[in-house]
Amino acid sequence: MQVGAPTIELNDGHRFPELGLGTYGLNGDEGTAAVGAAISSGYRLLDTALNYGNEDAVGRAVREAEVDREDLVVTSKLPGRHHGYDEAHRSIDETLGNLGLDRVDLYLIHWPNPSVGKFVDTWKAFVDLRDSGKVRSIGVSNFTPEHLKAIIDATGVAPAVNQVELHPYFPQAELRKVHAEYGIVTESWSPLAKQSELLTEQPVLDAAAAHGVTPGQVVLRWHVQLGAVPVPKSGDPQRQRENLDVFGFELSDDEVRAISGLERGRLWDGDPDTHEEM
Ligand SMILES: NC(=O)C1=CN([C@@H]2O[C@H](COP(=O)(O)OP(=O)(O)OC[C@H]3O[C@@H](n4cnc5c(N)ncnc54)[C@H](OP(=O)(O)O)[C@@H]3O)[C@@H](O)[C@H]2O)C=CC1
Ligand SMILES: O=C(O)C(=O)[C@@H](O)[C@H](O)C(=O)CO
Repeated sequence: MQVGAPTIELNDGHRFPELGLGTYGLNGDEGTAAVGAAISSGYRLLDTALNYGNEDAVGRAVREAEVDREDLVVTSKLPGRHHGYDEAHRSIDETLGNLGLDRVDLYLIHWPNPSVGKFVDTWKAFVDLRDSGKVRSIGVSNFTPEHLKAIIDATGVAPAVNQVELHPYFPQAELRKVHAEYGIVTESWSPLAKQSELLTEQPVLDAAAAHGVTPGQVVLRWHVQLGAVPVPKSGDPQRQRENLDVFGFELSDDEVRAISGLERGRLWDGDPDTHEEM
């Protein structure tokens, strides 16, 4: 079984695992145990956010892990209510305090909140934070090509990552092309299209049977072969191990095309031009 995920290089030169653990809903002692189990199984990328209310649980798992801190990539996200240059400098200190760590490895602007009009100022703060040592890599989440152009035109600095809703119902081909032009890594949130019927769709079942793997593994392998980094959430150690074990087989081009053919659009109301989270 593959132990850990291979890594890719971000546009800032840092290495980044090709698959990570989503932690939304993993809170308290149970959350710490679930994240700790994932680290023990080989996960090296952990995805949290100030708004998840679990940075304390995730940070405790990181501190207690029998894995060198340098080998772990901890992602957190700045909430919409902390947009602004000075506010962002305060927000990272709140996140670091919650985590109990002295560095966030990837810091993301959680949502652009365009009506607030401060995501460019926030990005300017992120560029300074990257030079402060508190943050290793900087990125964004839920940004459209227009939002990306605005922050790159203003600072000359492209995000290392844009974390967006991405799964076979919503493959985001056009956005992934824009990311490739800017050298931005695409990260997939809700990569399993949580609690939908995705894992029972015929192209997924057919590929699972052909490769002797589970439907979840087929979907996560699909992300990897698109060049996207999925962060599936699971609180179950067996499903965590299953989700990580997707680097020992390869889908055919026809299988990838058939799975991408399930496209039908966003599953939730997460259009970044209108959906805002504070
Ligand atoms: N930046 C953003 O705006 C957003 C970021 N995110 C991030 O993305 C992460 C993942 O997205 P999320 O919305 O949690 O949903 P996912 O698409 O990762 O699905 C998670 C659900 O699928 C179940 N599951 C996990 N593995 C399997 C499997 N192999 N087979 C069957 N079921 C499985 C989990 O149950 P169980 O735990 O019991 O295994 C859970 O109910 C979040 O945790 C968060 O970190 C999510 C939404 C928005
Ligand atoms: O999970 C996240 O990062 C979010 O932005 C959430 O608010 C998301 O929209 C959600 O509802 C949980 O999946």
